[in-house]
Amino acid sequence: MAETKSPEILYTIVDEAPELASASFLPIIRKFASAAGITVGTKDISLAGRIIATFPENLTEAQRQSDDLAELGELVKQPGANVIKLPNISASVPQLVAAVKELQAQGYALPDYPEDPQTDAEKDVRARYDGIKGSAVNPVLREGNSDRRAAKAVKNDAQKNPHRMGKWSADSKTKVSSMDGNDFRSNEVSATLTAEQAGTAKIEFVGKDGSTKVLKDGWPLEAGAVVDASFMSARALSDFLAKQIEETKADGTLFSLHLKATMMKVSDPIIFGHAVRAWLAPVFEKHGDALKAAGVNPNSGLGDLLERVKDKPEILAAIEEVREQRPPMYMVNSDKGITNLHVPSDVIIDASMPALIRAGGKGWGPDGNEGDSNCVIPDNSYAPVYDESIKFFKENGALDPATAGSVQNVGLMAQKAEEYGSHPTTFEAEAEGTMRIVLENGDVLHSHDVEAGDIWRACTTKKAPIENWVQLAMDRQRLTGAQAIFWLDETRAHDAELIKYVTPILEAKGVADKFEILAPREATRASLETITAGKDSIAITGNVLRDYLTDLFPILELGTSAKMLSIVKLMNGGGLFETGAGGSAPKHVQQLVEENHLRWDSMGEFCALGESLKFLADSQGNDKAGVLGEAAEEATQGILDNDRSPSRKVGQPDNRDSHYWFARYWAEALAAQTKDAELAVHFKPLAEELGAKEAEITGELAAAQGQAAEIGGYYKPSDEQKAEVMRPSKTLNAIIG
Ligand SMILES: NC(=O)C1=CN([C@@H]2O[C@H](COP(=O)(O)OP(=O)(O)OC[C@H]3O[C@@H](n4cnc5c(N)ncnc54)[C@H](OP(=O)(O)O)[C@@H]3O)[C@@H](O)[C@H]2O)C=CC1
Ligand SMILES: O=C(O)CCC(=O)C(=O)O
Ligand SMILES: [Mg+2]
Repeated sequence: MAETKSPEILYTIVDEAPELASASFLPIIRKFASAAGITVGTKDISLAGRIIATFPENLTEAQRQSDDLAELGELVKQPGANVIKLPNISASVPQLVAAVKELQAQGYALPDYPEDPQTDAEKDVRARYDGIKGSAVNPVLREGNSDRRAAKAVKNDAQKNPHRMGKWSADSKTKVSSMDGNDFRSNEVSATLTAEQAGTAKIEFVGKDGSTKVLKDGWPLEAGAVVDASFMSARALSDFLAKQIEETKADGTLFSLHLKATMMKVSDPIIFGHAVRAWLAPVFEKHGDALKAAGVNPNSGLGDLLERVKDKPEILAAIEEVREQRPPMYMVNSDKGITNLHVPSDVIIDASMPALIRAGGKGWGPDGNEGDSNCVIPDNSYAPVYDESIKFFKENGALDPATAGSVQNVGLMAQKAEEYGSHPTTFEAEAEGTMRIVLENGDVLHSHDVEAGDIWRACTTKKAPIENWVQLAMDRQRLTGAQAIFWLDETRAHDAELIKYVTPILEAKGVADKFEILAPREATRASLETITAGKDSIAITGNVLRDYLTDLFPILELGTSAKMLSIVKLMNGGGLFETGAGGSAPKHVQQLVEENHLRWDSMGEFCALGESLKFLADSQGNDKAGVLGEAAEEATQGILDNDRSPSRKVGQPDNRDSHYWFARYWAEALAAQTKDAELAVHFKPLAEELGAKEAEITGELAAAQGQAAEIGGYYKPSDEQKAEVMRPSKTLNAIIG
């Protein structure tokens, strides 16, 4: 048998809008890559794929799937890794349950998600599903730190064609509200482990009666790791939320809650649940038992709750009564009555706050009108970024994308750094007592006295990733000469430990004068002042701010984070090229299904593809890949220069048209280049044919729009139907094959 070589590039199979886009774009990539002998393989990290891979024993041989995420997780530790990673769903419980239902209906005999596991078997199923829940993919693949910025061409284009910005007025009532203490920020303790302290630690809960329960055992902690612990008081949180509901009413604004229930999959759904309880407090007081009997878990949201009590008129009437007393809520979809509190994963802070700020501080109210909002962000660790942005724009008016400079990001992310790696070590306290970290040498590293319901968490940041991050920051500063700010707060326990790493490295390299260290609030203001003046800034941040800022600044500067270049230099030498900095845009799927228009912008994929090919050229000495990569960059430029990005409205060119244009510009650039004559000859006829048949192709693409599209599933669409919908031009298909 002929030996099959392993693919040089791996492209991920994901969910929702980006996956629909792949059905059109991947065949094009493969066609072009094959001309240079490059194979592009796929790995399935979709939610459905991960569910299927988790329960092989329930499935037929034909239904089974390999655990591609685990394989990729190993691969990114190899020097040769070259992965193009598209955004995937980080599922909340309602999404996970919906995906399981859909797969069951497709004939997959999967177990139900056990809401309240009792038997050992149920507990096992629940644990396996919980492994799939939330942000279960990105932390596994991110074996390197993050470098996110707008490519020069993209930034120039945004300045030339500035997007619409909402107006900010000085008397806007929009504000950010956070707890005044007893939150993660104020309760945080942190220490850097010495060699004597390294080893296998455990996390224990010690009850008032002195009994000890081990919550986590065999927790490996390395020397040099920064280890944090903190908790949010449930009582303080409830009081705060109740107060905020009243304050919103008094202000006459919309109540909104912004969390990251996907990435922070243990802590934030609990915080979300507290908000649902606070909102419906009188209903929980009066009908608590009935709600419990109906299987209501407030952490799953109002949507799930309403579904469970839909046949209970007394409870529905009580909910209606409360609604009348409450301030209006910020809506996810006012036409359909979907509120901020319906589903924990509908409002995700990194995307939701920037969208609100871009709109001039406005959110959608239940009446379908825009209104000012009280943005409730309970924890104080990062809320000041949004608070200060809002204050800045109230004082200075909206940012002008035509003249604004750019904030790039160098993010400390590798090896599950900081809070984003905390899910396995986050616990809701069962009772009053003490939570503590006990080291292998017997030392108690951290301990907190907690009350029942308090949300306690620990997390680590390893030494090698920290040093690598500081090095990346120095490289980026040297390459750009831009203002460079470490967004670290010396008064915060964790940040103070990081500063102990950062300062000596900068001093040893003699570059300390090129960097500032500022707390997030001050760094926000300094960066906004810099870009307002048309200059650039490098934000050197931890993992959470990496996430928040790479939506915030691009959304203000470019209108979207979809156009970001998002490179992860893997610590063992490989490259992970993430596409954009945003997510999987569920609303876009809805539009495609209703009217066969896909407004997803593949600019992130275009940029990642160019980088991946150039990386292949550099790392493997593959010159043809280099030629393909440079031509892909020219094609990307062509899309921008000729305004070929998808439009938002049905009847106008969409994602599929942009792929046609990308293919055409790519082929033209390859035909025109002189570095590789063979490739030039190969692509010349293709370029000519794509040009000659423009009218036919764009006509066929346009004709497909305007009616409902059937893709045979939401979480697991049928490959055939997806291909049929996403590749409606017979002429283009005949050329691409
Ligand atoms: N790297 C990853 O794997 C990431 C995954 N996610 C996941 O994505 C899902 C949705 O997250 P959410 O917070 O709603 O954020 P999204 O970024 O998916 O969506 C917010 C809005 O941003 C716009 N948008 C985002 N990407 C594009 C694009 N390529 N082209 C055009 N517009 C775009 C859309 O605006 P409009 O509707 O106005 O067109 C969209 O509705 C969640 O499951 C989340 O966990 C989120 C972030 C990163
Ligand atoms: O993994 C996730 O849940 C989201 C990741 C994200 O938002 C980001 O990396 O920007
Ligand atoms: Mg993000």
